[in-house]
Amino acid sequence: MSSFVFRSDLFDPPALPGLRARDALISLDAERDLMAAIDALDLQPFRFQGWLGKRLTTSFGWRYDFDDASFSRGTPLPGWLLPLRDQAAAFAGLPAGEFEHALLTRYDPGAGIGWHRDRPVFEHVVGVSLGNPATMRFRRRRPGGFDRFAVPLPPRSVYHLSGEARYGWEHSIAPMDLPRWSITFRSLSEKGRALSPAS
Ligand SMILES: O=C(O)CCC(=O)C(=O)O
Ligand SMILES: [Fe+2]
Repeated sequence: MSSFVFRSDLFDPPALPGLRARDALISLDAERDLMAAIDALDLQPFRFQGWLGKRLTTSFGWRYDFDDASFSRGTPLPGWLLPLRDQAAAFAGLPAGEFEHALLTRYDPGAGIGWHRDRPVFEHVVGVSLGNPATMRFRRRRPGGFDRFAVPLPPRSVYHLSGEARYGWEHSIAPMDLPRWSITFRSLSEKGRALSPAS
């Protein structure tokens, strides 16, 4: 054992405003149950304007359809997701009920997610990672290139995107060799509320 005292701030990654993350939001048992519950769902290849992506998804609460850019009410969040939503909302410091939408994704080997910003119908984005580690990359265009940033997403960790990290930067996850599952809770933005029927 070293007697050297590490100052943790030497090792903390530099901050990206609007990005917060922490490890060990949930237990190994909870992670296993969530991965099994996702696998039991009717996951479909992500569709984008006629293209089929490699990652498999389904959503609850609200559904943004990338094929036709429609936004509509979906199946309510199932009971087994609610404890995780409570934990994710508590991490974000927001009321759980604001997270009306959940996206469940499985990335099989070779699947990733390309550069994007989340749809403007949504506001806060809180994501839980399961199964295997990934790195979420961020980029922001500047004259002559990009500013870049990366945050590790270990299994059972959670991140919250808001403000600058959510609106000012794009994010992506490179395809990996090992499978990963994620559960992303989102609140509706003013725009989403304005579009949402009977809300
Ligand atoms: O898998 C993740 O944690 C991130 C997914 C993502 O960026 C998205 O679905 O918009
Ligand atoms: Fe995203």
